[in-house]
Amino acid sequence: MAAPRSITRIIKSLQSTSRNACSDHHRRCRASWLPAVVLAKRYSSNAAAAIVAAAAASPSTEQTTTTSSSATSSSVIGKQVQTTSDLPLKTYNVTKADARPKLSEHHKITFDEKKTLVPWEEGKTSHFQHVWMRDHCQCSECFHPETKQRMLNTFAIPENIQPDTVEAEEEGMKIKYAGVLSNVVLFAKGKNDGHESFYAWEWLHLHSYNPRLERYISPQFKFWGSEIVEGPPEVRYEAVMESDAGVGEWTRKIRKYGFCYVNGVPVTPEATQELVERISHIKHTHYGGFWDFTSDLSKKDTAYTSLALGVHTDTTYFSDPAGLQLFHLLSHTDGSGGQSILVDGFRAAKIFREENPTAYRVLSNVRIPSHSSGNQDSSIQPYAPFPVFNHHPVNGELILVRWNNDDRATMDRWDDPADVERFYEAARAWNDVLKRRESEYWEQLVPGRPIILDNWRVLHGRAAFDGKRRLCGAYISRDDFMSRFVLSNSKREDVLKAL
Ligand SMILES: C[N+](C)(C)CCCC[C@H](N)C(=O)O
Ligand SMILES: O=C(O)CCC(=O)C(=O)O
Repeated sequence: MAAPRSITRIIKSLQSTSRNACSDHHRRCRASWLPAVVLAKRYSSNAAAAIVAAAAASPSTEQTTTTSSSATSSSVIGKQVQTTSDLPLKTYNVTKADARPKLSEHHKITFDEKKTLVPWEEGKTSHFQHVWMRDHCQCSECFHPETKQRMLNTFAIPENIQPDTVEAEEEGMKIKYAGVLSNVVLFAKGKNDGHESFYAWEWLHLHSYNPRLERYISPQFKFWGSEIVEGPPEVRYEAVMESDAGVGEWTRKIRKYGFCYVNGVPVTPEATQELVERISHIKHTHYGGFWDFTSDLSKKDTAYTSLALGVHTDTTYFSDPAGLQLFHLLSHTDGSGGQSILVDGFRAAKIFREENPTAYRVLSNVRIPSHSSGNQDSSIQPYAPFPVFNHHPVNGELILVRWNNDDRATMDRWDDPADVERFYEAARAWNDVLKRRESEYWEQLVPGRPIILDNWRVLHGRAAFDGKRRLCGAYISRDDFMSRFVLSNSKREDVLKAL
């Protein structure tokens, strides 16, 4: 490692005005208000413990770390191995370079009045504002070890807090906000914080926000069309009921394909409810919790008739549409029909966007009011109308398809009346994509083999039928599904690390 330069900093004497405000505690420090010279300790040969001098230096003296752009991204790219398959949130491809984030061996951690700069071996330097660092302290005083909730009073952090010392250790970076000097410095600039924080290198690298070093990697969705009939995803009832690993396989397939069958389920509502609750508690709605329904209009919705239903997603009238929906056909006697149809909404949207980007943009912007008002005692509407295609606010990926032409309310709010024709033209084009033979997966549900589908992605419908047809099932919220999917497919500690 290059012989480090000793860092000599002259801390400017502090304004006399702050002297009078000095508490007894700091009175003893008064003498240290004299200009102090702080020398960085010499870096140890293995760079494991390096003390960076307290720097109250003005930004002009900030020692910027020139990122060695020579560290090519190849050191980062390497062979990308998905750490945990399809983790939906802040998953990241673990490569050799960032499996164990490494501090640069050529540049030092530095900090100025506002931020700490952490230079990584991969040639990038993370900038962390001091207030952000202090607010994200992970010690048991600031971050409850059991509940993983912040205990720190964020609003008591001095606005211009800054470190006294920053120490690079083997496992991570230690920041000291305490110390005579900083008491003086911080006291002079605001309330003293007096704290010591430690941040593991992995944590810092994962949560680097300027720049972001980890990428949102969209789960590896497996798009499908009518060909999925050859081999639809399925799991065994016993596997799901006997272990979390079984639930992990089930939720992984739901996440990957957007639906999954469960084979060998006892043909009773009780067993079906027990099955769906292996994922999470049921989402209760104006249809009740666990539903057992037939074509008797007991609820004033066309699902409770024998009419054909075009492909749609359910509960577009909820601010937070149901995440999952399970259907189990318990019986169908004295009649026929009622085949189920599924369409992969993400695949259809991808095709639609490629073929007709203008129409895709229209259905990504025109907000569609929706409602469920058939029952006497409810008229469900979302807090705002939403478009058909809803994208993730951070990475921009399509995350939710809302499409139910039957539940659409009156569209009487148009910024530009010319959008009216644009909407109908786009909706017609979207419907054409959904109705394509290669988009449609038709399947007759059978007792003992319920299907569960991702209602944010997969559209469903049915053919008309006659006779007595009885289904049961339930909704599960998106957040409850994602929680169970993540925790049944990865180590809890990895999930917590990514928070
Ligand atoms: C599933 N279950 C039969 C209980 C309710 C069906 C609700 C159908 C409604 N039109 C929607 O699209 O949300
Ligand atoms: O009856 C069916 O097969 C499905 C009914 C339906 O589409 C719904 O409940 O949303």
